[in-house]
Amino acid sequence: MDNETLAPPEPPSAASSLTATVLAEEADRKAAAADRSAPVLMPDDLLPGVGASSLGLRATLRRGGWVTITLAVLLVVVEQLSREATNVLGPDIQSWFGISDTKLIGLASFGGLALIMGAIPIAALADRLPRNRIVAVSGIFGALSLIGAGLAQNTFHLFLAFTLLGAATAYSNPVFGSLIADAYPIEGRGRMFSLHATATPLGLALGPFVAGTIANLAGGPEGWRWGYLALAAPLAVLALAAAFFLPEPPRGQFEQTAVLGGVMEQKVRPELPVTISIAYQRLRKVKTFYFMCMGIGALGLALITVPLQLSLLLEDEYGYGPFTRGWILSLAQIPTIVAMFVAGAAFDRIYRVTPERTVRLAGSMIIAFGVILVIGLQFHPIVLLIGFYGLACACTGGALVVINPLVASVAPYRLRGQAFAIVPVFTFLMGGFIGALGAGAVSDAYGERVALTVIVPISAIAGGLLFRYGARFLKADISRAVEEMLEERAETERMRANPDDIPALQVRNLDFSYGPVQILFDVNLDVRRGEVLALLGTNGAGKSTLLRVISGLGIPDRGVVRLHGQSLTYSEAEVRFKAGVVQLRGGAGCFGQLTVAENLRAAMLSAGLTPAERERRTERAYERFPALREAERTLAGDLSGGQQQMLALAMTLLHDPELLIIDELSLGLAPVVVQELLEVLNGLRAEGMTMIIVEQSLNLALAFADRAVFMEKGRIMFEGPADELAERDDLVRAVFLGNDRS
Ligand SMILES: Nc1ncnc2c1ncn2[C@@H]1O[C@H](COP(=O)(O)OP(=O)(O)OP(=O)(O)O)[C@@H](O)[C@H]1O
Repeated sequence: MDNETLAPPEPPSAASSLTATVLAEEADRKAAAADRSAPVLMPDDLLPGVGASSLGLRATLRRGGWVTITLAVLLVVVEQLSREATNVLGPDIQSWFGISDTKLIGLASFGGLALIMGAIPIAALADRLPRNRIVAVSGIFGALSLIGAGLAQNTFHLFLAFTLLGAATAYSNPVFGSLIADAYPIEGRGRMFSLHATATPLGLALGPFVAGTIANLAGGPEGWRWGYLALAAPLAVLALAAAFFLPEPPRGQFEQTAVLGGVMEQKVRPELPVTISIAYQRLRKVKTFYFMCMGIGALGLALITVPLQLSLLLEDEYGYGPFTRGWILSLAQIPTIVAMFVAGAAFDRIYRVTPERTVRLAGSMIIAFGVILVIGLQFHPIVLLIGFYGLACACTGGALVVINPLVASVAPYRLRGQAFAIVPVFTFLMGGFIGALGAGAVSDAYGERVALTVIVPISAIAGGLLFRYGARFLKADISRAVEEMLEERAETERMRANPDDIPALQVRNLDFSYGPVQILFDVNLDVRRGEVLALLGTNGAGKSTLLRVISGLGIPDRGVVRLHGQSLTYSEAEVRFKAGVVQLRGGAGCFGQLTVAENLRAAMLSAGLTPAERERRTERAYERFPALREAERTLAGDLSGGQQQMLALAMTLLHDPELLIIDELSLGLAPVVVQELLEVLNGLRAEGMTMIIVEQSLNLALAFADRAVFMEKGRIMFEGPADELAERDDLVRAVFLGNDRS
């Protein structure tokens, strides 16, 4: 740079033109990035729930019915009671079985782990199967596990019962989260979620009382058994009530009604299943959700640490026993319950006007929690300490209540259950685990007050700021869900109108990023049945990336991929492969250490074919490639490059692809070999095989393909008949000359 300013002007050299190219490239990249930070924003009146008129609590209940919310609350209370039973009855269980504190806590923690981790697979089921059945089945298992705990003869029985109880109650958050979102209109969701949320502190407050009373009434050293047995009956009754009376509302019905004016009819072809890992990858791309999860993870440090450290503080500094500690901490929950109601109502009021403010407010309340608690910790009189603690809890209570309706707003409605299941994982695993260990170490060295004064503000401020940052993405996230719904309806209608004209492959509105770098921008393309499409473009244009997204190796930020009208967007690569999306890669497509015959057998290993079918397909491969039959016993590594590519193609064809994707067929191969391969591909074309071919050799691609798509910098610049592209000198030259088209 300095040289440039000091040196006298010179005629442009190769170096300076290179610099100019690099700078121009960088400017383009920045422009593209700026483009990305201005995502598709729908007008407010298209965002579900925004701009709507207010809906009273009674009207909300009239529209959604009483059953869902009543069962949700009662089940949470009973499940919470059964968890609390272990805390209260712990000492009796210990003396009956003669086990240590550590062993009892260990047994109970397995239940906690099953509760958090079990939620993820159950939520995946809840996003596909009828949720009312999941509630009923889980309730029955919960009742059985309570009976098991009541009748336990040894600690192994207890371990089984607690773990089963954890797993059987894991459904609650995701299943009811998703059910409440679908049962009650968006305008009243905040209040419905707050009703549901207050059931937990209610159960917490009632738990010790109920379990203690039952055990006392039963009396004797085995009185604790009745604490569990007596709770099994209400749980079983509620499970049966769910089986018969809990409605199963259509998923996303209110969003669809708000955007489309009604619930979409059954699809022409149902979607392929979405697996847990893909759902997670998809949800990660919902930025508001991502930042809320990160925020809750940071806050988890404090959420898990505070109750335990505070209890230790009450014991060490004030000398309170378990009973006094118990009621003091329960009393501090009362402001939380009030705050939950207030926050639910405030959410409904604010969301209608400025939805993103609800996320910012939740962030501010989280920060307020940290500030208030730290101020409280500076006071020694117990009334002040607990008063501030109660106020601080009210702030987090209010913030946490708002998270559920927000998750319902931003998560695609088909993945809502899984979104609800992921949030607690962040709280407990990310924040809780690290927080508990760190806080223990600090409090051992400097005492509980210092530990809390250090950890709480860091965790609350980080958590709150992450929420506030995430707020800016809310409208874009909801807009994307709306866009998907509109596109899906338009496409469903089009397919209904022309059932014979459904493209083999459709790519719609596709954006894709590697981490923060966006590579594909609003890519749209169709491949008709039996058509050969050449995908061309400059180096780094995003061709291979597009193929990765089509074959399921990358999950898009936005957009849809369909095979024969069926959405594949969120299916694993393996599911797509089974559905017929098969890719032949240039180069390493076969196993060098195996013979040709073994390679062919290996390719069919996981295809689940009968031996006769395997035989038939192998025979067909040899007919297509006689050279391979001759080299049947030769190691693939000893074949020439061309023969290896032939073997890779034969292995690919064994799967009878619906869509054959070929990336760089001719790379590094002699022209004669390429000619031979082309003959096979021409044969496939004559059989009606649909193909996408990415090819460096433009002549080859254009000679072979029916249609061509030309990409540059992640966008489609041309789409049309292959011979028309051949006439576009500007584009053709770009392929040969890289990005320098001046
Ligand atoms: N795994 C990855 N992580 C980050 N960036 C990547 C990754 N793979 C590719 N890219 C970048 O994405 C852009 C598009 O790459 P891609 O390989 O899709 O282009 P292409 O059109 O197939 O190019 P070529 O013809 O050179 O193979 C490039 O800028 C590349 O550097």
